[in-house]
Amino acid sequence: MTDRSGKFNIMKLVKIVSFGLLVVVLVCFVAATLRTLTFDVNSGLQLAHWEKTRNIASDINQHQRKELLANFREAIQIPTVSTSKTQLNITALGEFNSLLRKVFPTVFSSHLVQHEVVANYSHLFWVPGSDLALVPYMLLAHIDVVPADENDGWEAPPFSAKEMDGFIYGRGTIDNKQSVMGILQALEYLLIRGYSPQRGFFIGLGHDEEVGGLQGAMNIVKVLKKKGVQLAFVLDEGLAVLDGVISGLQGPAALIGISEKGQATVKLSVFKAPGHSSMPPRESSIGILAGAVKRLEDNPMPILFGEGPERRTFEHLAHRFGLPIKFLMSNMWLFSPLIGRVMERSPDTNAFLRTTTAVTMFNSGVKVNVLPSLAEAYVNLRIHPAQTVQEVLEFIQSTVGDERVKMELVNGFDPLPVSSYDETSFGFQTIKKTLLDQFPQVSVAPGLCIGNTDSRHYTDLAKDIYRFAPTWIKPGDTQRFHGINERISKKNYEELVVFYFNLIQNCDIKELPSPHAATAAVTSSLGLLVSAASFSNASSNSWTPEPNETVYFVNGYSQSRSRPSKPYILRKLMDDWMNFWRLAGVDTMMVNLKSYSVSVIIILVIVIIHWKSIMTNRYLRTCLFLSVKYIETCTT
Ligand SMILES: CCCCCCCCCCCCCCCCCC(=O)N[C@@H](Cc1ccccc1)C(=O)O
Repeated sequence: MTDRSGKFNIMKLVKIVSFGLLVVVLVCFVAATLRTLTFDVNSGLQLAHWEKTRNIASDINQHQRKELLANFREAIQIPTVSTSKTQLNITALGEFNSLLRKVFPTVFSSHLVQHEVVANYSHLFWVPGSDLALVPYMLLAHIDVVPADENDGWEAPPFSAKEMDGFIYGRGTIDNKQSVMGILQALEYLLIRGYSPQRGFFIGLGHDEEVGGLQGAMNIVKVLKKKGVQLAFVLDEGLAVLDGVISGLQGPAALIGISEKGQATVKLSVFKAPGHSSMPPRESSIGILAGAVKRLEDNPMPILFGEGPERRTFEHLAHRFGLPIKFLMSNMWLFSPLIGRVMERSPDTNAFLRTTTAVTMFNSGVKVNVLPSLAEAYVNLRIHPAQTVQEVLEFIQSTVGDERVKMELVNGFDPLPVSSYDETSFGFQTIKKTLLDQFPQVSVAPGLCIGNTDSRHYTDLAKDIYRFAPTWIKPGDTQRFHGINERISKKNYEELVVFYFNLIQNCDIKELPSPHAATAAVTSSLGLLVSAASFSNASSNSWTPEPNETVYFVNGYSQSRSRPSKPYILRKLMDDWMNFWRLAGVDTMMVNLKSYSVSVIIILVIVIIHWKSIMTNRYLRTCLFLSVKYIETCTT
């Protein structure tokens, strides 16, 4: 009897547990589907009413096209290589200084620009604005490059700037002479065309970024601190436009770095008494150290995907993935471990998930028949924003787990603060607007910069630091950073010049439009429809607005106001009507609804079929109640 009732109880328990699990899975599925359906973090200022700042059109004629390319190629041909803190090619840096003066004569002679050489080879430019109330911003780039050896497999010599199939090959083409030359070329053209800024700005060009920026960037910061400068934002190198790099993503993505990983360099060393190689001990200093290094490689740091700003990247891009990835990306709360497992398979995506461990130097031994006394290895770690230098050191110590291996922190810094990227963020939104005007097909998202930049020295001067240049990175290009066959397309270099040209003008905006102004814009333009006093040409994608006119920014397309003309009234009516719904977020919901209607219908059918049993079962009733509550929260 007892036996039977015991069996019965176990069966009942198994039933309840499995039923409970089923309910949990069902609730998660319903919640995830609903979130996918409603999830879109991209509303921002897309419909906002932007103050007009771009009065000078950025068109480039045939002569300028040749000129800017020739300037860029000359810059690539100068081998401004930084090998270590004490090994900089100062001859090349001096030559680069002369090149800048030669190719940008207006920048160096304009009364609007003040210039200062810092630490012998770095450059600081200051272009004061006419409106002193506007807080200045700063553009950064670096002149130096990492070493390059032609014999490593370069298709063209690394300092030849050879042109092949529409690309310029050479060290520094994407890291980072494209920005150095792009920024100054843009300023040169702006000044030639009579531009004078309303908002002042600085340009800082470091000469030793590749070895830490301790001379260039740090001294520029000192100069600025002395002057009491505070910056609205800083824009430095870092992330890029990724085209076809993130698998499953529809269209290119511009990732603007809002933070960068921390870094630590750790020296591991093993000391043993030297001796004759004919009488070796069971374990040598090299063997012990090799074991420690192997353990570090076999035990990577934990996946922290979703715990840093990389989470925001995928949330912003979720709507641009097809099913089923969209479902996963919209529900990081549920799927981040799964996404992490997939992403860790490739080194460039793995870098976003965790603190990476790279053994970069290993030294030991002096002679073939002498047992080495000392074996040393250097480990370079790039620290995920959810960890600190201290935590990383503790992890290494416990993974090595051998007291004979001494550990020493050579240098290190924690991950950098996260800059703002919401709709009130001046720097982020101005960069975004400039980008979307130029590349309407691109999705813009905040990102984590996995390498380090000079901008990390600027944290006392600016709360908001962004790491981005519109360099287009296609599959296979990530290996070109510090690797072989570094290159940029001629078209892309021109685009960079245009980007900085437009960005500098866009920064003249006094303040960001309020997102609520969008409502006003829609309402007022609806009003305008009645009077037919004003309207925009929605189909026009290229524009040269009149001075002082108002520019609208709708989903990346700029629209200029012009005199009313009857054939467009209907289109304007339709636009305003669509904008109204877009503003309410209804259009994205409708699009999502279409793609998810099948799963929603299936769920509804299941609920209707099982309505009676659901209502008579306490657990199912609670489950349904919770789902309805969840929908309520989502929709409100
Ligand atoms: C979400 C999926 C993304 C897929 C891959 C995206 C890759 C995007 C390109 C990444 C390139 C990162 C380059 C950033 C610039 C780094 C510049 C640099 O090399 N800096 C040095 C600075 C340094 C710092 C401290 C000591 C010595 C040197 C660096 O080593 O980080």
